[in-house]
Amino acid sequence: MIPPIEASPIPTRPRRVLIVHNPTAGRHKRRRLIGVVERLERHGCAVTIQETAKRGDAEDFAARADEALFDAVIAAGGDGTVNEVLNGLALTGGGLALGVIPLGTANVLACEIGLDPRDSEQIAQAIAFGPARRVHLGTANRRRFLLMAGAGLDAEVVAGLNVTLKRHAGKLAYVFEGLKQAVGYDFPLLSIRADGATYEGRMVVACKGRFYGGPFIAAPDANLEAPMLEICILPAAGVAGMLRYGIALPLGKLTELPEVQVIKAKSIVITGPRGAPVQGDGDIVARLPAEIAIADETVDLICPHDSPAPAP
Ligand SMILES: Nc1ncnc2c1ncn2[C@@H]1O[C@H](COP(=O)(O)OP(=O)(O)OP(=O)(O)O)[C@@H](O)[C@H]1O
Repeated sequence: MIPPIEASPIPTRPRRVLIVHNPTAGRHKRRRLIGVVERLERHGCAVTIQETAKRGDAEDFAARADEALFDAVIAAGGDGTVNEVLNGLALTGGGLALGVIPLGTANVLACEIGLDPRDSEQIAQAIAFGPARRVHLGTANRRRFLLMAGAGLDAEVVAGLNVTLKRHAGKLAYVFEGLKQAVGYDFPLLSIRADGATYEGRMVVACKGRFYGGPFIAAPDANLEAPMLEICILPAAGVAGMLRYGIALPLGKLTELPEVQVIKAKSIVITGPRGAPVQGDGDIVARLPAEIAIADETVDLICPHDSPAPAP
């Protein structure tokens, strides 16, 4: 038996990987997966592929991955697939690293670690030999997330998103659903308790990573490796307010808006309409009331060699 790679950040031989592939993620991405697998094999990686048939499979496959056979489990799909894989890995002994082949719609994790979804060689190099960063996970009512979790309009948009429309329209489906939801939404008040203080807003996003919705920075000081959440609290109600936020986000100016509050905390409790959805990594992972906190577990996340340095 080949011994597993020690916790060294850079592997000493090509990793042995279990690729967990969500065939429903993104659009027409199977060729991209094949391109990465061919390169992995050329780099000397032993590759096993398991394909999901339904929601929850990726989590099961990762939870059952044998640490004697694999060094890493690679989520081939969007951020929802990554989320399932890390929830599965959290149930194992912690000896397997997490990697990604970004095949999804938004691929926020890829933006975070500087992985280009179209660059099969960069992805294969990272998986085979890239350094692993030890990242702290978050939890939303005990469900783990890697990038962000939140409540308010964005969670309603995720909950209402038409999967068929997403398959055909990609990111535009989020814009369409956002406008549709915003018109009929009553923007209920959310109360956020953090470190003994109470804040109020209409939307709240607790970020572990800097990016949100794609290549847009929402939380400039967030750091996957830090056991800390950066929480953006958006107070405006109504379509005009959301449009303002929707314009500020791609300009990188969301947290510069005077009414937007940004706080740091290890744990917050969000209350609002009982049962309202909470999104984590772009899927519904909990319902209000929700505690969002730093998890006990860490995961070793495989990154490209030229991954941008996190905020200090
Ligand atoms: N075989 C499958 N059939 C149906 N749903 C699946 C299957 N495998 C995984 N899923 C679910 O599909 C959901 C969406 O997957 P994922 O987020 O990876 O892709 P995406 O939505 O295209 O990408 P992104 O999150 O970047 O927008 C996940 O919540 C996952 O649980």
